[in-house]
Amino acid sequence: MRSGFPNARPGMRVGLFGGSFDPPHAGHVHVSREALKRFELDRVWWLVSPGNPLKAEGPARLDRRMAAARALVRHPRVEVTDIEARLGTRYTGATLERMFALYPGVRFVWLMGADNLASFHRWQRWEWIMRNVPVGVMARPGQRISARTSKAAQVFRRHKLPAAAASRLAMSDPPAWCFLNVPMLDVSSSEIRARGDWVR
Ligand SMILES: Nc1ncnc2c1ncn2[C@@H]1O[C@H](COP(=O)(O)OP(=O)(O)OP(=O)(O)O)[C@@H](O)[C@H]1O
Ligand SMILES: O=C(O)c1ccc[n+]([C@@H]2O[C@H](COP(=O)([O-])O)[C@@H](O)[C@H]2O)c1
Repeated sequence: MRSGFPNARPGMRVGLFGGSFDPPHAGHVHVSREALKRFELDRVWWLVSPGNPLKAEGPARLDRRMAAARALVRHPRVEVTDIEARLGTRYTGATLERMFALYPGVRFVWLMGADNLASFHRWQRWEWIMRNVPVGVMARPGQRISARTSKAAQVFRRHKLPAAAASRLAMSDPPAWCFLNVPMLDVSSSEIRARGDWVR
């Protein structure tokens, strides 16, 4: 594998957890652990984004966010990466296309919090994403209803796996998605920034 890219063997189940991580916090660590366990993943890779294409304000510098993420998540099966900056992608559809070509045979799952499912239909090529990668959604405080009633949840309702079948998600052919009702942590990057504990 190219330098700066994590290793994965064909057949491995890898959760891709994209985010601004501006800053990373305990909620990110918590849902990563839950996803590893409940979706029976071998790895979770944090894809620290060069910048969310839907957020008007740019995040803190990538190297700062990478360093903070690495300092926070010390878990043998969670890896922090700047793959999107290396690939020159920031739209998830484009990132996934490149990842499928770079890692043939790896079983990827796209991971996100419930707030992102609620607005998923505004992402570029969101239906393509749903049709090409299994999606694992983790509950987030205040977002369960908006996620369940979201356009993406409605359009793909027939492809939803019950939570009891979460362990099958990575081996399921897309479209397939699963909503995990994990215990929730009420933490967010915006709240940490509002407190002045992380200055961009
Ligand atoms: N407390 C949490 N519970 C569940 N999912 C979360 C939580 N915090 C973040 N996530 C998910 O982690 C991913 C990355 O989120 P992000 O880095 O934007 O953090 P954030 O706290 O949502 O930031 P902001 O408050 O600036 O929007 C997203 O899929 C988001 O839904
Ligand atoms: O591809 C898109 O159109 C798109 C729109 C919004 C967000 N995303 C991705 O969603 C992930 C979560 O973003 P964020 O800022 O909520 O942490 C991150 O990987 C973004 O690149 C992707």
